[in-house]
Amino acid sequence: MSTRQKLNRSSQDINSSIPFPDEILHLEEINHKLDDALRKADADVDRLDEEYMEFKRYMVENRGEIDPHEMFQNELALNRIDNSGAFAVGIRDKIAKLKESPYFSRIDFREANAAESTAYYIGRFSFSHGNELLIFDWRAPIASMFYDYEIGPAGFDAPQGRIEGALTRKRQFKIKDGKLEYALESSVNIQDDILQQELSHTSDEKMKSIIATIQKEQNQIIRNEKAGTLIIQGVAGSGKTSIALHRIAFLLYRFKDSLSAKNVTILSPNKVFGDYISNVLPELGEEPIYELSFADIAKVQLEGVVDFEADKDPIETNDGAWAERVRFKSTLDFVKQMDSFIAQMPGIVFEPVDYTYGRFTVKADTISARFDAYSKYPVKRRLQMVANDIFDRFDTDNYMEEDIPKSRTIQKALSKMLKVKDTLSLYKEFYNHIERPEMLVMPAKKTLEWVDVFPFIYLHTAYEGLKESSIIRHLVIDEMQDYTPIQYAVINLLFKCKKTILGDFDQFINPNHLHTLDDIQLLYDDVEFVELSKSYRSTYEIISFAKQIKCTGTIEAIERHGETPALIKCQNKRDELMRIKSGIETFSQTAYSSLGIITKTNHDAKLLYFELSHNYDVHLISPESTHFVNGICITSIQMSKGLEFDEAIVPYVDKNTYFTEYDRSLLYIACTRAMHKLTLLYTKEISPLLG
Ligand SMILES: Nc1ncnc2c1ncn2[C@@H]1O[C@H](COP(=O)(O)OP(=O)(O)OP(=O)(O)O)[C@@H](O)[C@H]1O
Repeated sequence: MSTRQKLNRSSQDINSSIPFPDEILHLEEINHKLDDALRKADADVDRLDEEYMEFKRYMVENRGEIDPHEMFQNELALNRIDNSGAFAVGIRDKIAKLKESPYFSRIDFREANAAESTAYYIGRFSFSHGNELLIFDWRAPIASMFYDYEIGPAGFDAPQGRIEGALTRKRQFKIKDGKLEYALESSVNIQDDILQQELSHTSDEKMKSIIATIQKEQNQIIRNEKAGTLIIQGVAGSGKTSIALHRIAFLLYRFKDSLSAKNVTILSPNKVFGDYISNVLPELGEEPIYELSFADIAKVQLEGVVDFEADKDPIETNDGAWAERVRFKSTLDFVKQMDSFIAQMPGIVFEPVDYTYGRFTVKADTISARFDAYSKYPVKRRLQMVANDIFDRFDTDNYMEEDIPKSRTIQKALSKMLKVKDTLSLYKEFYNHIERPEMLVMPAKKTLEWVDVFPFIYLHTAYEGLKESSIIRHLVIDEMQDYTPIQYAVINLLFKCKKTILGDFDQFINPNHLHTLDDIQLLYDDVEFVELSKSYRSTYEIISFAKQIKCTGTIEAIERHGETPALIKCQNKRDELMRIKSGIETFSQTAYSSLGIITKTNHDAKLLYFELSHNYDVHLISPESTHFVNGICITSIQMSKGLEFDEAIVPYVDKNTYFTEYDRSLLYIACTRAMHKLTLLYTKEISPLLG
């Protein structure tokens, strides 16, 4: 049976199971009301559009005659119409989306002591018609019961307090293009069937929302409003990225008066990943959020201060001394060494002497005392504050109205008492201080290696101060295992806001990073930690295979079955290439949408791409890529992180390519990118990690 037939069959099994005439009628009624609402929304948009154009025309035609005050009023009015227009378009778009699929579930809830149950339909957005609330947003308090409870006692946290009662019915629906494809009663425990159906789909071009099948443990993370810092350690495919995005959608809904999309940022590993996840929030009716990389942050903070090199690829860089420097700076201990230096640094760098201007003098002791009083500020800022204090004192004493120095002049004099003139000199001093001068190597004048960028910024913060951003109120950090404690230390200074930090310490890609999950947790006082062990992406067979490569202890596969992964021995490299080609040809005849050919290095991916691109429509995903494209992708393990493919081919799994413990992580990442089918190829001897 072909893949397409299999996929169709599983949907037919569900289709034929339960016909619900009452639900068909209900949907018809909702469709009518949605049509009506859409007509009204269209009319509103047209009316506001016309009003805007009319007003604009009036202003252009009468520009010379309108006095400036009236002009200003008119511009304000025009802005108001424009905003109302944008709002009306937003409403219309939501109704149009609801028309495709108005809701995905119904729960009947009987409040304690009430005689009867009330039915609530839950969908992507809420929808009212007349005075009736017909569909509840999946993020509404009452909707949480759909995710949290089966039939029986249930409750939810309403704004006015906890409401207890019982769920008396739970139905799930699949509505496509306004038509009911299936409806299922939860009492027969179909939750899993629907999840299976969702998971057996072929991949979409971009990550999609999962509101109809969010699992209980995922819902608890999504609806966690209290955590200051929420750290999610989850096995490959456990839905971490999905959940983080749904959590943002939930928080935007829950705190709509104080939080908007522009207050949320995601630190993502690369542009391809950013593009891959960019649809989820718009699909949920929210604006996309801003994405940042660590390099973007460094660019802003170090502009005009120092230059820096891009990071080197640890797999393709054969430089032991460099690797040692990276290892040295990747630990929590390194942050502690910097903290200890920073604590002593003001005393080391600032040596006050008496300051005299005409008959006005301030003693070194007084300067020192004032300098100490501002200990929570960066050194340079402290000098400015001390200079202001000295100025105030001179000014108060200046009863004869003599010439006194300006605050800036005093500050300049204080700056001369600094033994270190800039952060770069101070950074060099740090390595002398800890007696490891060999740990700092500068590739060019005033240019840092990537590994020095965040330690440098950390010191710069204490010496000169950061360019802070107060606009961000929630920060999401994905692939947390890839960042070192010093990077977190800088992020914590820069973004003093709530955080959702997620990743998987079994998916380490940097062999020179020595930090652990515990180290990251120790950097936060307000941390709440959650672990996810169920993997939703891959079939049972693929997860069982991945588990043999890396026994992550907790990983638990979902009961969705597929082909056993194939491990194919090739005669030689030519034969291996032929097998890849025949894999591509077989893939082209299936219903799958994406095939990932995943190599160990970016270099190998590029070579393979050149080899295949003459004859096949293939895409290369390299560190320079900016977009994710469905189809046949050739990429490295590093770039495949966070992505998924219907089918994955992992070539070159021989003993000379994958042999270290670290390679184990890489193979684990590569194999867990596959949703439905996995093939591994090797020539000569197989990797000992697979044998
Ligand atoms: N409750 C769910 N219902 C339907 N699909 C789900 C659910 N949870 C996760 N998935 C699907 O599982 C896949 C993996 O999700 P996601 O990429 O968020 O996992 P991850 O933990 O970030 O993975 P990794 O660390 O391996 O990159 C996605 O296709 C996602 O849609």
